[in-house]
Amino acid sequence: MPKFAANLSFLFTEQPFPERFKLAAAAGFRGVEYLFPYDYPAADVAGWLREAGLEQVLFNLPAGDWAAGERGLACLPGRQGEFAESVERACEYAMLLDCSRLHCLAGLRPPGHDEAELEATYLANIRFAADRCASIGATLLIEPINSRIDMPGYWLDDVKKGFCLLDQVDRSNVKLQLDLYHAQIIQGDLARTIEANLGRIGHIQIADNPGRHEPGTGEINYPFLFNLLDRLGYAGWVGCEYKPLTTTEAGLGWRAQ
Ligand SMILES: O=C(O)C(=O)[C@H](O)CO
Ligand SMILES: [Mg+2]
Repeated sequence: MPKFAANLSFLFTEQPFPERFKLAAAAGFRGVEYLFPYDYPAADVAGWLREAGLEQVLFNLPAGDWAAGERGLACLPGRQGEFAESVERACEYAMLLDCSRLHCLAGLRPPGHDEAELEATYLANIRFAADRCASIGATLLIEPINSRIDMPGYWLDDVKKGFCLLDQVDRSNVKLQLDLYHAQIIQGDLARTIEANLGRIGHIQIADNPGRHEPGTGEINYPFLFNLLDRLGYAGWVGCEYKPLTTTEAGLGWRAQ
């Protein structure tokens, strides 16, 4: 089986954020990820990781005004200054948390700008972020997210477009974050997509479809895909970014299958 990381924005939400680290460790996870650490001092988060004996696997760059509905800054013309600040803040936390993967959300398609302008803005921002990440030994991840169900208007909403952007960015420390739940909604063909692009995939996330619940609750054949990842020698992490159908603990049985 691959290495699984608990996503603490989705799992163990029965308890406040600081408590989730030890619950994840007690449930057998060795790594954690979550959306954002910025509500807490990095020294506190580092302490929770240390006490639980966990590796910090991944978190996101600040993504604009999340509560107001923003979902990243990278494709937004006119927001480059704020984007640069978000890169700096993420890198500060990454150094203190010893985290070598950062995910950069692309943003929602803004009205009044053509595709060429959004793409040029995105590519320049991602190259800038990649170079700063390289200076701390980190990989920058970009993730296709479905815009049909979960994030209407999201700019990077196609898996092929994600790989095409990687080619254009042309930085060895930028990789694709393949969220198999989103990829299933966007296009399916999951096994072939993994097999054809393994070297360009820097992180994987899982949830079943429909419902975004734990593996085994929907149409995705996760035992088959986990075997495939083992057979292909995928050495990265698989983030459990799903909404437990009932409780987190009750929904962990799929790992033993
Ligand atoms: O929504 C997802 O699938 C993610 O992985 C992000 O981090 C953004 O919400
Ligand atoms: Mg995801």
